[in-house]
Amino acid sequence: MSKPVKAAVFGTGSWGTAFGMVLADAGCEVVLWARRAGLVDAVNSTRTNPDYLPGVELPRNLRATTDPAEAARDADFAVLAVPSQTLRGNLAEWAPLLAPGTVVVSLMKGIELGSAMRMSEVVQDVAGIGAERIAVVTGPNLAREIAARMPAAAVVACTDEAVARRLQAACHTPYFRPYTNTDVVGCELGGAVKNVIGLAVGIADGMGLGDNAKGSLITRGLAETTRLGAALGADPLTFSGLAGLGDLVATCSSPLSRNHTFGTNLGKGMTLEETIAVTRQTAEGVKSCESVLDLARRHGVDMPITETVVDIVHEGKPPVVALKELMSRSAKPERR
Ligand SMILES: NC(=O)c1ccc[n+]([C@@H]2O[C@H](COP(=O)([O-])OP(=O)(O)OC[C@H]3O[C@@H](n4cnc5c(N)ncnc54)[C@H](O)[C@@H]3O)[C@@H](O)[C@H]2O)c1
Ligand SMILES: O=P(O)(O)OC[C@H](O)CO
Repeated sequence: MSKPVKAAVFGTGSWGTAFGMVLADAGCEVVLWARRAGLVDAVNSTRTNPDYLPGVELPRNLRATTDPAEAARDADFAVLAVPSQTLRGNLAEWAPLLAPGTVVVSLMKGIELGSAMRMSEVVQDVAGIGAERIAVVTGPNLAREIAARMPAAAVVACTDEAVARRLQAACHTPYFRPYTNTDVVGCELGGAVKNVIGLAVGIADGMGLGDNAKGSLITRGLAETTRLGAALGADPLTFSGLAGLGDLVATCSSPLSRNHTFGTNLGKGMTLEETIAVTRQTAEGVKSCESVLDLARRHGVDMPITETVVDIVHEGKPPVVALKELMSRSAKPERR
């Protein structure tokens, strides 16, 4: 009998835990790394993650540890599920623990502030490993629904298609259907920018602007994501797939989305401080709207919705004023 595939998941939050369940259900031996001993004890003794996925029973072939070396030992896959802005610091500690054959998998949907790097670029930079050993999982994957084993499709992307296929096999279950893609740039941009568009749609929903506004923001949001992708060498077709349109639809229509909910609270008139205070988990778009805009400016790409989100979230512009400005931009052809 062949040895089971071993996966280390660094980060025992919502998505790290839910994706760990997917890997375990697909037959992998899974070790979650968590910062807090209390959470590790709860996972190992009660088979639940009471902080992030209360009420969900975790599979038997999944356990937790606070020791990153124990998690990383003999891992075929090292899955990263921490907030995008902490990855660089976290990985500096973990990278020396990884075996030469371990494939690093990013679950994160953000762009680093300051460097404007995608997460796979941060991994390459910090761990010094080649693109063929770095994969990305993205798509319409709200953690709560996946943890309830509700059906979803996803994309596993790697420049080396054979590596993407190995990861696909390692996370394929009756309820989780991963497709491979070699367009890592497009897949990562789709995931990061949809969080920003999710904030915009949430703000519009909070203001009561209706479903036409929602449809318009999703579509024009996809247009500006595709423009940025084209400037960075992504395949434009990636954005009409799961990493682009698929994730936008899920995020922009679900109350489970932290970004959408964050935006809704702002649109209803909460201040930024009040909104942050009621947000318990990572809403990546709040920080990444600034780094996405930075990336766009570095490449001369116009991203008016992203710019509007930055104005509202970070410059304190009232949503009604921002809406008026967005609607009164000069008339343009749909495609340019
Ligand atoms: N939750 C989802 O539905 C979902 C789905 C797909 C992708 N993602 C992406 O996955 C990534 C992780 O999101 P999440 O939902 O698991 O977030 P989360 O807030 O639920 O969990 C984040 C985890 O990171 C840990 N963490 C926070 N700060 C840390 C630090 N400084 N050092 C080490 N660990 C730290 C937290 O303790 C927690 O375990 C994000 O980029 C998110 O966009 C989330
Ligand atoms: O809760 P959000 O807004 O971070 O979205 C979660 C996932 O990215 C949806 O695919």
